Amino acid sequence: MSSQRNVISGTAAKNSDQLPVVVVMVPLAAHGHLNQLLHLSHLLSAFNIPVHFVGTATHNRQAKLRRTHTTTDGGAIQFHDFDIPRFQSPPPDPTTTQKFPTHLIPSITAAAIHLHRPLATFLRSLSTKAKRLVVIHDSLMSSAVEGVDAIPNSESYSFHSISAFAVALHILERKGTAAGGNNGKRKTTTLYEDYFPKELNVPPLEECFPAEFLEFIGAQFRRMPGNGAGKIYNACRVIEGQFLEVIQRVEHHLHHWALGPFNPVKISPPFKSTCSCIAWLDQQAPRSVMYVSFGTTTAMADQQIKEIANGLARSHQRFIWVLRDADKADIFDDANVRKSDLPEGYKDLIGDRGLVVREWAPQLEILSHRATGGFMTHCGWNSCMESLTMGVPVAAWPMHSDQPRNTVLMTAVLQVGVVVKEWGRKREEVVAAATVEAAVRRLMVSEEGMVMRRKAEWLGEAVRRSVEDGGDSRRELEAFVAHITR
Ligand SMILES: O=c1ccn([C@@H]2O[C@H](COP(=O)(O)OP(=O)(O)O[C@H]3O[C@H](CO)[C@@H](O)[C@H](O)[C@H]3O)[C@@H](O)[C@H]2O)c(=O)[nH]1
Repeated sequence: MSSQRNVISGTAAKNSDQLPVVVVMVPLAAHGHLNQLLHLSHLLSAFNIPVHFVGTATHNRQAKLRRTHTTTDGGAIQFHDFDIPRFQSPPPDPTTTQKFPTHLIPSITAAAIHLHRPLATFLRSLSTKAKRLVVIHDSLMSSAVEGVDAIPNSESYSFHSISAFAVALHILERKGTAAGGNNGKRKTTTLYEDYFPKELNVPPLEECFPAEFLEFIGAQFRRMPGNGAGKIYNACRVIEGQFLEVIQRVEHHLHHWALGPFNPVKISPPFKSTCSCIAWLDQQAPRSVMYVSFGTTTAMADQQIKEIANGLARSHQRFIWVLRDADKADIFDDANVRKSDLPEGYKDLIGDRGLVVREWAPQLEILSHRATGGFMTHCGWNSCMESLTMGVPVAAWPMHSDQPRNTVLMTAVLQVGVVVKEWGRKREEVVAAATVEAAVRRLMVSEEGMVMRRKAEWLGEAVRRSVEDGGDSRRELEAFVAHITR
């Protein structure tokens, strides 16, 4: 099937059939969500589908600034900045023991609520110029798209920004709770026990999210538009086929689209980075460098940063360490941005063996570099998908949200990683340098680490093949495009 299907070709429209099918993306206002829907926008715009990306001016600017893709969109992605009341943008608090980025909750909820009005006006107007209005909204942005089902030529899809593994768990837990009717207590179902046996030690959701955010998630799920035509995942069947099957079995009335990986599998100009870390990587031996980064929502206490510094030094392995605080709600507001100190004399101690990067790092390019042999990560879903795509095994150190469960997927299920820190009773304690050192050495220089690296490389090849013509992900993307442009 040709990958280029021009759905807007033709001359002046005579009836609605001659109008284009248009897509509107409604992302949640935080980097790990914005970038996934921007990646998907690129994938769809490559089929000549006009894509409208909506958000606050700040978050649209952020998404564009940090965008990475293989191709420019040739103008097919249009950004629409909507005004909402000023939201708070406090710095993250690195000293809290509960690592969830509560400082982002005001901006996330403000965007979900206040985008509703301007978005509703925009959608109504756009619908008159479209054969079909396809709205793809983050599952946590249902408030913003409330009422879309009243637009006759619209159809909406919820996008779930986490692993199919984590989604399947939620669905079965909700089902168990409903069946149990036991004051909200989890009652497992047979399917749950088949796919998530006790030995996996799946952490309870209440330990991963603060109650306030669980309430927000619940409210957004209850508000899902009634014209929901399906769900979209940044998931790939070669990795998570069995969990996608569980989802399909339980929610069989909906179509579930596994269109991942959304991230590009190869980085080419104009998105190649000019970061000096790439030139440094070029000088290193294959698979010899440990990449250390904890995404955009982690803020660590000074003592923890010191322990990581010492652990990396003592491991005697080469490394790139991205040392940044969690994003503020407005990343362009640089008031009160912390610059963490490293131990005295650290630069001399490390010499040319390691790099500490303080700015935005070209993560995808680093992971795809032949010199990168391991990734110490918090297991945010983007980071997991990117390391799986690039065939890099992980040292998993979950902080909050879906990350503890993604850790189970990466280490116990897929066996492409070691755990730096178990998600257990002691998760609030500082991780000692010796623990960091042991995890780095286990992944980078042990026989066990070598086996995981081979497995990760093998999975990486399978994922990259799946997005080529005829591959599973490619075919599913083409089927999705054929479906929305029918
Ligand atoms: O210097 C940096 C730092 C980050 N990244 C990119 O930023 C993204 C980070 O995303 P992710 O790994 O998912 O972490 P978070 O930013 O923490 O993502 C939030 O959103 C994800 C999607 O819902 C969840 O899985 C996480 O738990 C949640 O914390 C990735 O694409 C990275 O490549 C860079 O490119 N350079």
